[in-house]
Amino acid sequence: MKVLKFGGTSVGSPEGLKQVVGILKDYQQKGEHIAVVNSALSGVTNELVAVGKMACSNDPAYEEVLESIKQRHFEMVETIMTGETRTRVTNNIKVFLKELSDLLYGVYLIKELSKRTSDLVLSFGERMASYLLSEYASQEGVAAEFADARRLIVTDSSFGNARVLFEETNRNIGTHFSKSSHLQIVTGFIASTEDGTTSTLGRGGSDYTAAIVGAALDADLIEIWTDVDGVMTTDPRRVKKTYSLKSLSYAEAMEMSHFGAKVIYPPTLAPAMSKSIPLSIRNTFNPEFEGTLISKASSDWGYDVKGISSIQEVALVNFQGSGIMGVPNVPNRLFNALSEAEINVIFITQASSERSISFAIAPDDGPRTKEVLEQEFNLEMINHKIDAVEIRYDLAVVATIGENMKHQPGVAAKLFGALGRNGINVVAIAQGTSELNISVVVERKDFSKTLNALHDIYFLSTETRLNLFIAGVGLIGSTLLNQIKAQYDNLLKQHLKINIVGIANSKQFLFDLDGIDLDNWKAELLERGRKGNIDDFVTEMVELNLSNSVFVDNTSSQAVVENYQRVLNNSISITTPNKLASSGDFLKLQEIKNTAYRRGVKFFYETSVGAGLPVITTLNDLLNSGDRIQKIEGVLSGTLSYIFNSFKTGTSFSEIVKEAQAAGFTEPDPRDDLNGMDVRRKILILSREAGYQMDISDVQIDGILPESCMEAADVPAFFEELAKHDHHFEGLLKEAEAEGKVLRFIASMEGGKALVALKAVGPEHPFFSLSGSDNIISFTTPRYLERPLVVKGPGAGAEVTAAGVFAEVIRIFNYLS
Ligand SMILES: NC(=O)C1=CN([C@@H]2O[C@H](COP(=O)(O)OP(=O)(O)OC[C@H]3O[C@@H](n4cnc5c(N)ncnc54)[C@H](O)[C@@H]3O)[C@@H](O)[C@H]2O)C=CC1
Ligand SMILES: N[C@@H](CC=O)C(=O)O
Ligand code: NA
Repeated sequence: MKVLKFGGTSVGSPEGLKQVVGILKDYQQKGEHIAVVNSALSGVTNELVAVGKMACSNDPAYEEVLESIKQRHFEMVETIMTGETRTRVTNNIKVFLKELSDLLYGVYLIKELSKRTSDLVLSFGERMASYLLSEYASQEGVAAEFADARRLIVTDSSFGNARVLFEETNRNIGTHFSKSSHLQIVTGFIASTEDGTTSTLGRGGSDYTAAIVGAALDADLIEIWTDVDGVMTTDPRRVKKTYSLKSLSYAEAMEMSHFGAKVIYPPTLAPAMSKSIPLSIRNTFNPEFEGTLISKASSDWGYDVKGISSIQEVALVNFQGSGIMGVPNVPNRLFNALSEAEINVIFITQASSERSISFAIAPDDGPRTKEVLEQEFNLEMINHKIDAVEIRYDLAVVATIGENMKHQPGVAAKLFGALGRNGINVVAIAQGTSELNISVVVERKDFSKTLNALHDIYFLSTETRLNLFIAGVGLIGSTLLNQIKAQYDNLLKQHLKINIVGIANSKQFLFDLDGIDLDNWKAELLERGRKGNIDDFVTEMVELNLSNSVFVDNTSSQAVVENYQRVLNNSISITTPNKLASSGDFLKLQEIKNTAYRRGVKFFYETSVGAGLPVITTLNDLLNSGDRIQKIEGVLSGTLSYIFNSFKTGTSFSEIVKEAQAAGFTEPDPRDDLNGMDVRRKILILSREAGYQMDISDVQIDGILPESCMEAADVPAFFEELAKHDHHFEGLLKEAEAEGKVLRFIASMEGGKALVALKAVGPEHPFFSLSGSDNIISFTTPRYLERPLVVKGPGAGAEVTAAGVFAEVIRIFNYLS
């Protein structure tokens, strides 16, 4: 036989009840022997709690709440029942409600509500619901009887949370079921004491009733029908994509439910376990779905971890002092005192130095815990053997659960790695030798972030979110967004979901936690974007505190660079084509790198030299493998390369500069290219990577741009001025051509001395044959001495630059996961 339990949402609406009866019919057709346990209509128990309190405090408004409870039940009868059944059921519900109303009036008059009376008030919820269900099922052709559990389940008299007396209970259930031929609809949650007074089994106790009935009848399955698809990998309100667990062992289910997974009431498991009866968690509104099976064995589902459970609000008590060390009865006294005060301890840790014991409790128990301990250890505290009790609030516990974690090295490493990379501070840790559960205490502000970071790290092959924040959506930024859009589905197939959470330009910014619409971001930024600068953008990004976050700087702005420290300090990685940080103040750059290192995040800027070409990574590969940079030489400007590759007799120099700008090769201000500043920065970046502590003033330059061009007020004025100097550049070109040479703007660095100059080179020179916006960089090292290592290819332009940034985003993701 099977025992089916239906929760409040299943029986709380006409649709729910229809589903329930459908499930019952299904079993009837299969000829299965079943019994049903059910809860009160959803929300009714809470209303009964409220109405009792109001009546007790002599608030006449209790009658309004009572009226709403009445209406709820009458409406249900009206909607689902017909003809003579409707009249009979209405009359019987009226009898229940009259009794409830009299009881509450009594409470109102005497202004007293004991736990015992409260249990009686609450019992009406289950009683009316079970009666309704039995009548409705019968009307629909499933002959059923209402069974009041107060005649079956016997408890002690701890009202509110009574303890079951199993011997009598099992006997009663056995006798009752042996005599009844119809389907029994048993009230969940309620019971009675030996003298027949109504008691309850604790909130959520209907699950427990089902397990008690199931165990008493030796059922072969207990089904808990609720409104979700079984037990999920973690809290779906906190993590976007969670998964229903196919199976859990009793021990795993116990851990999951203890740490907040609301799907099952923890005491339920004991009776089921005692008889090895499996429990199945099913969805009334999705009956085809198989749900979660809880049984003796833990199945292997391909992951070490089954689920991540949590308690959002805890306080941590630190109990310490020299008087704890080696004194055996201190822990004993400590926990006895807590137990006597009925303070529940959620978890305990003690370092092997034995100087302190930390334990987590519900925050509401904080003040009483302090009192109890100060009383118990009064003497030791006066003698300074034990310090004052410290309690930290605003904390949460996140527990990683699974039997397969046992004997599995690396599970804890993954956990702490993920927390570290996401900048989540661990306040306390506990793991029992059962290795079933690793619990960490974190600050409440990091609660969601922790759940997300851990869910990602353990269930990686399902889907990981990478949260991107993009400053600068000009040429490179918008190209990057287009590339992400085009590659989005492919990455999803590889379980990576790129979520563009924030974008900013110099005037406004836009945030969307669900990801900015990549088809429409320009209009959205314009319409929904808020006014604000980069500091505001970063502040909001940091406050969001999302896991797996990456900041992309696609600007050429120093104001953005000024935020790098703050970004990295908040454990958010950076990738950027902006050269200002890597070629700026040496000490500041060092600090930025140190912060990234300390926080365990990345600061990448490969695209600042040679755009998408692997220049910086190549250089680092050489150094990391023990090589040494003797000389760097290169054409490092895409703009200047393009210009001198296209500049032939008969063409105009200034027109070609305009072409380079139109092609997207130039800096936001093309003078940064023409005056050699861009190249100086790049050779400086490479020199620093090679190990030289140099500044921009250490890079000598032979400029090619006349002074007056530099002085022009803006870019259009600059182009006008430049046109006046076309003849100067023609002269240079002619000179070179006469010798069979070409012009190349070459940067070089040898032994810490860097130089940038325009040179005429002949066909024998490796830089002679370049085309388009090609960059070429050659590294001379002891291993690449006769023939230097050369990197060559397009070194500027929107597509190749954005692609380089994109690649670094993915590299950071690989690192994070
Ligand atoms: N064009 C190319 O081939 C390459 C460019 N780069 C670098 O890429 C970066 C971007 O270049 P482009 O896209 O061409 O520039 P752009 O001028 O088209 O776009 C710059 C963007 O940054 C925004 N911005 C400027 N200051 C800001 C601030 N303080 N806060 C927030 N947003 C701000 C602007 O509103 C704009 O959206 C530059 O640092 C450039 O040196 C690097 C390698 C190659
Ligand atoms: N303006 C730069 C772009 C790459 O950094 C160039 O021309 O190389
Ligand atoms: Na590069």
